[in-house]
Amino acid sequence: MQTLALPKLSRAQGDITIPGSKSLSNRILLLAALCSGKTTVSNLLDSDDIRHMLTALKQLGVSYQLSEDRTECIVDGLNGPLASGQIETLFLGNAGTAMRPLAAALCIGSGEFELTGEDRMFERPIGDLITAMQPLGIDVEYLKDPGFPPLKIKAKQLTAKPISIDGSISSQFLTAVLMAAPLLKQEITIEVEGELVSKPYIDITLNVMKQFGVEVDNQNYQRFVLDGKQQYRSPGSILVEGDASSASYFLAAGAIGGGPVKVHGTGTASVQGDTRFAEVLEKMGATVTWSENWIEVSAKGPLKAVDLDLNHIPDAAMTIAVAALFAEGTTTIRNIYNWRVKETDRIEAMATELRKLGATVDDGHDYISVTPPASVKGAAIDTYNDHRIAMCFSLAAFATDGVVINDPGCTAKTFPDYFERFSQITE
Ligand SMILES: O=C(O)C1=C[C@@H](OP(=O)(O)O)[C@@H](O)[C@H](O)C1
Ligand SMILES: C=C(OP(=O)(O)O)C(=O)O
Repeated sequence: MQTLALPKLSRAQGDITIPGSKSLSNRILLLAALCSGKTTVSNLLDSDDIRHMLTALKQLGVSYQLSEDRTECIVDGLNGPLASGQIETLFLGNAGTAMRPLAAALCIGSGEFELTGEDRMFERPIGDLITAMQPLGIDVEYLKDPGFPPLKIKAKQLTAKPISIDGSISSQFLTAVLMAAPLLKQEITIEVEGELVSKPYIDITLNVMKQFGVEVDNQNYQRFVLDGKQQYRSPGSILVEGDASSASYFLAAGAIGGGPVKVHGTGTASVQGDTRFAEVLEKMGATVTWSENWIEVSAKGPLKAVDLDLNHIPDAAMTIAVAALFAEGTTTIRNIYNWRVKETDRIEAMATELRKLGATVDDGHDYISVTPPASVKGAAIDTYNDHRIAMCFSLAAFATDGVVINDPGCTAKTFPDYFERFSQITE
């Protein structure tokens, strides 16, 4: 296993342009494949999650041309559903944004497909999505544990029926049904049961669908109605915004390490909910300046602890758990049960690693509370093949020397050169 020893950091300052958004890249690629016409996608993220989507689309007969640096892609739309003449096995790594949307779209295609991935993917639920689509007449078999990938899908002609979907574990299930729904070419109503988690990701979905010509009637996130006449049309060209979750590490560095750190690529014009991470830093006492497409953060004295429901920014909220090491008092992050079903059990993993640094941590079913120690200890941080654990613990190097990140290469899921970029704004 590779390890990365981080030097003790005393200052963060500078400008950084973050790579394209994972959530937008994979949604845009899928809709560019389904729509009529050619789409030029720019500022595409080049990371494992996007490579899995691109490889799957190629196997499904979608043709595209990628630029040498893989950040520009011209996709020839199929003008209809995905299809295959043979049983196609698609390996989707641990990319939720590939597995869930492709599963729903393939049910409405033609052919037979096996959807598989890394071992952790076999522990990440998909049952609420499959159950929701059953009334349409889908044919899906669980190849291992019921409710989890791997899956075998036999696509067939489906009939639109009103469906209801449990939104309390992952918003990606609703995203998947919404993006697949226009392929039915019939009016459909989708009712949400339970509390819808990670709501801002639905805004991203509706925004991208609209750019591809399909409007959804969103009735207060409880009910979504699509009329049957709309079809995906290419917008011609489309720009992927910078990734707001990836921005969180740099913005937090500005709050902890003096700043100013200016992050380009996301701002008030962004469709990503994770831009609201900067509001949390503001509540912790940092100075935040916003523009349409950049955010700048600097420190204004020591950070203060916060006690907040961060269900709306589940990914960036992990960065707050580490920023808590630098805040006076106990920081509590609430309503984050679904951290437990992501790349690893993130509540458990964050608690374990923060304790190694000397923090007092209280963790429960859906929350984590972090009280910093008088002096943070050096530690080797295990990363559980979770890119975000590797990235957010880089901030601990502002507190102590002796922070080692085990398996730093796991950032490849969304940000392959993260540590190089982090070193450019820190010293
Ligand atoms: O739709 C998306 O692009 C995502 C939704 C969120 O997942 P949940 O809805 O499962 O919380 C988020 O954590 C994930 O990284 C990306
Ligand atoms: C939860 C995440 O990924 P996924 O898209 O695989 O759900 C994440 O990137 O933090």
